[in-house]
Amino acid sequence: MKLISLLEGLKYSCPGNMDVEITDIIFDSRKVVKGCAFVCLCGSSVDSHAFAQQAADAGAAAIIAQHEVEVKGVPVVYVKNTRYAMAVMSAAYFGHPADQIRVVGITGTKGKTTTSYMIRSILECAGIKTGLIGTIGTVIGDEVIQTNNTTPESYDVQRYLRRMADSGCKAAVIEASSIGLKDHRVSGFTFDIGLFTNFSPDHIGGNEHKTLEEYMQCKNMLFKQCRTGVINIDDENYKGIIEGHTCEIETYGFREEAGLRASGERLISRPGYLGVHFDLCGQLNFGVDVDIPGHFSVYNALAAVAVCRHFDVTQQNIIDGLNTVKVKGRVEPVPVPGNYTLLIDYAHNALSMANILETLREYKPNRLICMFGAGGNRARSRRYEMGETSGNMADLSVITADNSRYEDVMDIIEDIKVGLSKTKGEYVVIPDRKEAIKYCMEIAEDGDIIVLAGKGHEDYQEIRGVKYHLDEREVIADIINKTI
Ligand SMILES: CC(=O)N[C@H]1[C@@H](OP(=O)(O)OP(=O)(O)OC[C@H]2O[C@@H](n3ccc(=O)[nH]c3=O)[C@H](O)[C@@H]2O)O[C@H](CO)[C@@H](O)[C@@H]1O[C@H](C)C(=O)N[C@@H](C)C(=O)N[C@H](CCC(=O)O)C(=O)O
Ligand SMILES: Nc1ncnc2c1ncn2[C@@H]1O[C@H](COP(=O)(O)OP(=O)(O)OP(=O)(O)O)[C@@H](O)[C@H]1O
Repeated sequence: MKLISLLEGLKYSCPGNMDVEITDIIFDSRKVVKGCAFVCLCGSSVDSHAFAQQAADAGAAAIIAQHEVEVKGVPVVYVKNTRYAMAVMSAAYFGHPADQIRVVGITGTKGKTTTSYMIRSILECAGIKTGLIGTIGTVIGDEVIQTNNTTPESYDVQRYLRRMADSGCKAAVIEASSIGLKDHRVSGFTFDIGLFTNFSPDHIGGNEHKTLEEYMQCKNMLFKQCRTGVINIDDENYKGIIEGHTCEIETYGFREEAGLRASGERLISRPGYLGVHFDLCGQLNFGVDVDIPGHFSVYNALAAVAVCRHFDVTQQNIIDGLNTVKVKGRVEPVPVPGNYTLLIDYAHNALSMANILETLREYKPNRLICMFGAGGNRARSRRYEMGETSGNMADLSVITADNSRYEDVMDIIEDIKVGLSKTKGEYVVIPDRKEAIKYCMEIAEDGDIIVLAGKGHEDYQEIRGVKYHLDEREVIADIINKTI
């Protein structure tokens, strides 16, 4: 493809030859291929403008830059923002796949992954093949591609959308993280639908957002880049999220003013199964059962229905989709022989832990048991807080290892104990995670709910730079089969 065609729609200046043929778009100088356009990005640790000449020497046919670079032999295209330019160029390079399938973007502090799976479940019940891009990876048919980020770089987003369109997907759901929006990973196309789940303080500091205001402004970007915005109006921050929107707005929630409402919420529980029933009213009127527990599942399901009603789906498709949805590692029940409930959840900070424990308490368990650890080389405050939360909210805390990374697991556990000791909560320490799971299953009584918190969909444990295979589902099966 000619350089000039890739740049269509962008403002740029380039004194060099724009007729040059481009073979690929590359944003890592170590991966340059002959004839590519090398896009210089200002990262959190590296400004790759410094590698422009190196990229040209390695065969790049053009350099895309946002500030002055010294390069000889190839044209340099100057743009205002290279991340935005990369998104526009990638969309063109992959033949604008978002024009061929309907793309839904989800933003919000919590519920993105779960809601994306609910949408997919409903659409697939209606025979609409649907791809996903999000925290658990990119899903195209039966294939799950592991990705580093919730929202991958724009080049990868466009590459995956192209693969989805080519493999017969008619829809794609993308988790648009606030950092992803800020870094233009999902720029260069218009979403059919943008969905807002909720907003609470998170992702502030470090390499993430500078302030809460910036965090909100980034979420707000989605509603200037979609045709229809579907908004949770029960969230007190929704006005800030849609400020300056350019899309049609639709609403959902429990409030009377919401276009699609929920009412008649009722928890459903039996050993090994926790769910919730509610009635849809307003734009649609019928009852649904959701296979994931808790009040927040009503919100996620309502959001999913509010999106799916824009597709060719029947009432039965919605009922079936919500009644069979499974999300790996999100309040995921694992079948066990006893009369108790064993769940795997991704909660790995105090806020998520409080959410999940509060939700599970509503099911009135005999005992609520929480097994958890905490990540190494991350804020120590998180460990104190998690210890205190579990101590206050669970009947028994089982403290174990998570991804201890380069720290000693016992040091991390000592920090968790500091938080726990502020409470009257009972606890035991079992540093080996497999042994801790076994312990939980051995002491389980009828009616108990046990949550294995922290690992969620992950199938590894990271210790001293090595990722060891550890899939909690396999561990549980081995315990049941008495092989460990
Ligand atoms: C802070 C941040 O956003 N980092 C992301 C970023 O890496 P970076 O900024 O550290 O990159 P860098 O090392 O400074 O390099 C900058 C550029 O120079 C290039 N480079 C570098 C070295 C070299 O020799 N040559 C060269 O060309 C790099 O390829 C890159 O293009 O670009 C990488 C490649 O796309 C991302 O994987 C990485 O995400 C890291 C893993 C991360 O933790 N990001 C978080 C903040 C994030 O994005 N989170 C959100 C939200 C998650 C949620 O909602 O929970 C997400 O969407 O995942
Ligand atoms: N709508 C919601 N409101 C509050 N908490 C929720 C909601 N949905 C899910 N949760 C809780 O948050 C956890 C993470 O949910 P999910 O992965 O769907 O959110 P996410 O937005 O993708 O989060 P992350 O960005 O951390 O991956 C769940 O395991 C559950 O405990």
